[in-house]
Amino acid sequence: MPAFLTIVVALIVIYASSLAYVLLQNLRKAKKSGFPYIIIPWDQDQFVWMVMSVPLRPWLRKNLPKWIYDRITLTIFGNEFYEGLEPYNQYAAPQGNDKSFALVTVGNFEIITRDPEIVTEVLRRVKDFQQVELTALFMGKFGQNVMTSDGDAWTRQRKVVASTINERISRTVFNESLHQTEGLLDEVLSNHSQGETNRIFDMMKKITINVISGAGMGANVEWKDAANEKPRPRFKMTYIDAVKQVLQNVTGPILLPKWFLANYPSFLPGYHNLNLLSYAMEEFPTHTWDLLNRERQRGLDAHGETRSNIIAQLLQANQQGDEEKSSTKALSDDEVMGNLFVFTAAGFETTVNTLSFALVLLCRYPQWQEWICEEIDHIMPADSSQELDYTAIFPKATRVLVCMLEVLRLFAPLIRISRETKVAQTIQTSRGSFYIPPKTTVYMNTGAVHIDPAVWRNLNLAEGEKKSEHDELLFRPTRWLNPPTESQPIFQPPKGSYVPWSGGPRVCPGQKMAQVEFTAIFLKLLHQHRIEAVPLKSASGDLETRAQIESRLDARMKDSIMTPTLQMNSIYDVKDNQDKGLNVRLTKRR
Ligand code: HEM
Repeated sequence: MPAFLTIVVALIVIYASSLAYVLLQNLRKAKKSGFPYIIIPWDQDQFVWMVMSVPLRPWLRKNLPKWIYDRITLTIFGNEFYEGLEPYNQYAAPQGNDKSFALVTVGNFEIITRDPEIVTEVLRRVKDFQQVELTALFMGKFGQNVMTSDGDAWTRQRKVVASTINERISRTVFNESLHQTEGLLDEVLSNHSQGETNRIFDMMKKITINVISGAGMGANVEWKDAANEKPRPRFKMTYIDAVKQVLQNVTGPILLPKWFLANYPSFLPGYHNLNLLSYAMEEFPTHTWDLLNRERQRGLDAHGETRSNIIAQLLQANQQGDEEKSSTKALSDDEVMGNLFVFTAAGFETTVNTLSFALVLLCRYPQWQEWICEEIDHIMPADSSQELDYTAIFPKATRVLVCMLEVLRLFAPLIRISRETKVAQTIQTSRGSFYIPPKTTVYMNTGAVHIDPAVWRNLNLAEGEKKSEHDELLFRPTRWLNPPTESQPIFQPPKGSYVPWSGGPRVCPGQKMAQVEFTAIFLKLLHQHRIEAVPLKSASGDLETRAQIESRLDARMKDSIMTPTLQMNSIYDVKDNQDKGLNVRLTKRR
């Protein structure tokens, strides 16, 4: 054999042996862990696979033999949305535990769980189960922050962040969301009693960005003005445009180095986006510092009177941290910038996608829309010009809130929550004790947790509602309403059974803010209008039947992808005459 060939063969043998060694190591770990396990001789951590497998999934499903696809899908990011409880029933249950399993691959050792006891423990023990390193790569781009840190640095930042998003912010978010939704209604209806748009999801994005800007950064923007605003001298972009550009790229291109973005050739695809991103990356921090300094000056001018926006509350909380005993409690400049960025980024896609799924669901199930309108008519003044008071209205909007809880149960934006161990851990549960080796990633499968029949099936059936063998998969907001005999009007899920906002000490600090925003938007939208999907016309001119509209909307929701939050394909960035978005009609109802 020629020497060259010998070297090639030797390299292949060495490579194959190293993979076999990792596989055997992982098998040993799986056996010791006490979890059921699945062997998949594949490296799920290869960068190319991680990126390409998500869009390739439908093709793989169609073309691979089922026994291969059923395994390989478990290595694809976001498989949780498509596979439901199937992997647990198919692989874990026959091994005696249908709640968790370990993945034995040639990559990292992983445990995947829908066990509420394990979910609770992992989320509670923040020192034992830490943030995965990938989070820092994406979310730490503008500075370290509460989401990218662990240990003492996290405790210190979390204290400041938690006191920043308070009830004053909720009131501002409520008012700003109402105001922005009014802008949307004016645009779609333009003084008529009916109006149509296929850009309703883009409008939800616009509301969310404008609310973040106004209630978050104290930079209020009017619905109509946003398009006409010019960049300030020395800037290429307005603050809103810079935020938009950064947020749209936060889960991918934002990782690219600045020099690459700035020098990306104009003849290659994606130039326009990357070119704008290079300006946005440069200008977003400058804009944010300007807003911060402006707010600081306003505080000085007002002799310490703080305004009700996040930036002002953060400055105040940071100040208090300074005064308490040691200066180490306050945030560094880098952390201030990092946390202001994370408030913007963490709350954006999550909130927008929840709003978008809710809109489609309310068009799909007009009966639930009617049910919400019934409550709205009861709690809202008939006169739409009357000012709405957050403290008076928000607590009464129970049906809108449970509608959001139900949307998040079926379409949680973060369908998996990940943690890593640095050193070995054990977890005691009613099923026994489990060993988690060092450097293990634990994936908590929110999607599967939320459809556990033992918790959700036929829960709180109202009068006239029938039992169903797949009720947990249905959109039925009444499951959240306890009978009047219970002390709590809204169902409190058992620990670890409902985690769209995560849980434990690291639970999302923006939970209330998102609830207030969602409620205000739907209160305003449905106060005097109803929303429906416009029927499509076939080639022969026939209008879609109701059944056809329903299957189209079901297909719309099913056609979703993790980006890394769960979102429907092709619903955003709609230009005129494009087959994107969803054509909806708003009609005055009173
Ligand atoms: C429907 C809307 C939202 C959902 C479903 C959601 C969900 C989540 C989840 C699951 C986590 C935990 C992530 C992990 O640990 O891996 C989280 C963390 C976080 N969220 Fe939210 N979020 C929402 C809105 C918001 C908003 C509006 C804000 C800010 C204003 C926000 C700020 C944060 C921050 C700062 C963290 C990190 C907390 C920490 O690590 O201590 N979120 N969110």
